Amino acid sequence: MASEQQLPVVKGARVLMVGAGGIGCELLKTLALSGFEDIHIVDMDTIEVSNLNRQFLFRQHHVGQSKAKVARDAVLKFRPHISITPHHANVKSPEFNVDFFKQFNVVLNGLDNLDARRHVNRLCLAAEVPLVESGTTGFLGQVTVHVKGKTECYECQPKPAPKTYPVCTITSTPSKFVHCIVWAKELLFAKLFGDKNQDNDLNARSSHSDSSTDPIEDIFERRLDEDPEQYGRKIYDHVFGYNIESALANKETWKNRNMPKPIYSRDVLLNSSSQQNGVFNDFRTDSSVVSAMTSLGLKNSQEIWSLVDNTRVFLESLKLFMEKREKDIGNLVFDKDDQLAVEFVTAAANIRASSFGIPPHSLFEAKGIAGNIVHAVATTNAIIAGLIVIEAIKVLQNDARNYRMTYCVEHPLRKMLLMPVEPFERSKSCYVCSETALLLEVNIHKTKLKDFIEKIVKRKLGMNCPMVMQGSTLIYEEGDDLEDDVAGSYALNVEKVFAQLPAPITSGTILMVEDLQQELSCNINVKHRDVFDEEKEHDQMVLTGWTPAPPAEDGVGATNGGEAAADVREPDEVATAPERSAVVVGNKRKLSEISADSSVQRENENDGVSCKEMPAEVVDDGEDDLVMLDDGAWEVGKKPRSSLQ
Ligand SMILES: Nc1ncnc2c1ncn2[C@@H]1O[C@H](COP(=O)(O)OP(=O)(O)OP(=O)(O)O)[C@@H](O)[C@H]1O
Ligand SMILES: [Zn+2]
Repeated sequence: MASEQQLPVVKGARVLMVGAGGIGCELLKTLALSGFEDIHIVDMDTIEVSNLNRQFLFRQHHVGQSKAKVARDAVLKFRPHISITPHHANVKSPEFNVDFFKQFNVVLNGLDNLDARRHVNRLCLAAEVPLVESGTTGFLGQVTVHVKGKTECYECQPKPAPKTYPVCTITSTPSKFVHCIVWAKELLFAKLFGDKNQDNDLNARSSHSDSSTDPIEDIFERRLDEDPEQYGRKIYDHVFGYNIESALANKETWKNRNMPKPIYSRDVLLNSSSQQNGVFNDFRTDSSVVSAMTSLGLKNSQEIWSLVDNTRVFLESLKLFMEKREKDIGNLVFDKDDQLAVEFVTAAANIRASSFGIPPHSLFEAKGIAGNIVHAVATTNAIIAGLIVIEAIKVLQNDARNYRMTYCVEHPLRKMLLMPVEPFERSKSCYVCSETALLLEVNIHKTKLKDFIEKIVKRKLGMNCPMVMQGSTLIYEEGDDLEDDVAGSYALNVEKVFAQLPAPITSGTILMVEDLQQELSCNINVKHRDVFDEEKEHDQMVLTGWTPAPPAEDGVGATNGGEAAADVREPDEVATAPERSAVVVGNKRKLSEISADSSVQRENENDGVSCKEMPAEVVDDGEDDLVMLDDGAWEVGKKPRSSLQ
């Protein structure tokens, strides 16, 4: 319970809590027990069985119900007189606009993704409501305070980017199981089930013909009359057999490496298919979840499958996608909660691993690697929730001198597990809170408006519903209420390259991009450039004027909950990430300054062969701002003042 002196502000405060998951459940309980009486909760999710081990307000019979509502009911049982208002919705929906945010004295985030965090940060800035932000990954966690005019905003600090792997390691010379997972997920799965128009490095290695002019898509394209089983075997033999044989032809590559062995389905399944068909049928169940494991009678996800089992799972899952999930094909992105996708990726990764002499893994392990799952620690969530409430009370008391960013570390540093740091001032280069103009280098004759909107405005700048203006001309906007002719002209615009737009964008043009919901606008100065580095400037566009993220290290980066969901950063961001040193400014330390050396981590095992970097999506979502703490860093300068009495 808050102290007598704190109680009046606590009782009088209206608090918005975003996220009712691992941190959120702890937070709601702690808020209620500390004396808070007016709490709103926004959470878009329903309860899943996998939440029950740590989201203690939920029980088995709540599975499928709204987290926000069930959390409210659970807390009202022991604090019946307080007001808790649940909103089962996405915090990015238009109803949660600046006016909605303005009614709160403080906003507390218990989210698990960068997108939503950035969105809430912008609304808090626009509504001038303080934000207490948080995240956990296993034993690591942090709570940060963001108050407009007093501290940096959530986006002032670059976030760690996911680890990337050189494309040639993934496509040609894997040496670790994670390389096989990235190949299975980012290349093969994406090629078979994702957007066909996307670049995919399997293209370059997919032709049976030696002639480079042959259409390379053919092998993956399923003919109308093609039997799913036959198609599956064709893909299998191509990617595990033919492609490996082709790779072996390049003797230089294998001079200092173990040569992989080609694997063909007929050799693996020799004499076993007719017998196995019977087994498949015996185990088939009516389960609503489409699963190759169920079809094949494989029950234990912790078991390591043999090459024969992996081959069967590969073929069966591919067949099930074609027979039972046909409508999804073409739109799928790997999702760790999609059982069939996990089965396919596990089997494909294991077969590739077998070819390269890498030990296979169980589905449980493969799912963890592919889905960035870091097992959540309930105690970390509880500690972080307590720290959020401590900071929230300081914010409500306007006690700016004592605001602290607190980092929860796994091993004691100077005998401390909680490292409190004074908040930094806002960054002058932050386009979100400092109105900094940005610079976009682009080839105006090659880049289409749609690429700029998707890759720069939405992905890099995190805008949700953007509009783009050139001088006083609106060249693009989004919304359901657009007139048909207006929507039609935007649809034509997006397909045009910059220089061919009705009001051409040329070198020197200043574009204004704006998101009305986020009340965020920024100016982008366009500069034409002819040539881009294929490896480092993959998008053929370079945005500067803000600090790109440093790359993450293994196991780094906090999320709230059991996984670090994927937030793919671009290779160019990673490659241009600045090196930071462990500098201490008074007792204020920037997060990046207490990080381990964040210079670019490349895992290039290709003997100096130049390779593009590939987002691995296996380490961090870049969603939170926790970076690996380096023991030595704390030895430099003064010890941070503690705010935690
Ligand atoms: N845009 C959003 N709007 C509202 N709620 C969100 C949004 N994004 C994430 N959340 C909520 O934030 C919570 C994060 O909690 P947590 O990290 O424990 O994840 P989880 O989904 O419960 O667990 P897991 O990812 O391990 O299955 C979730 O309940 C999720 O619904
Ligand atoms: Zn900022």
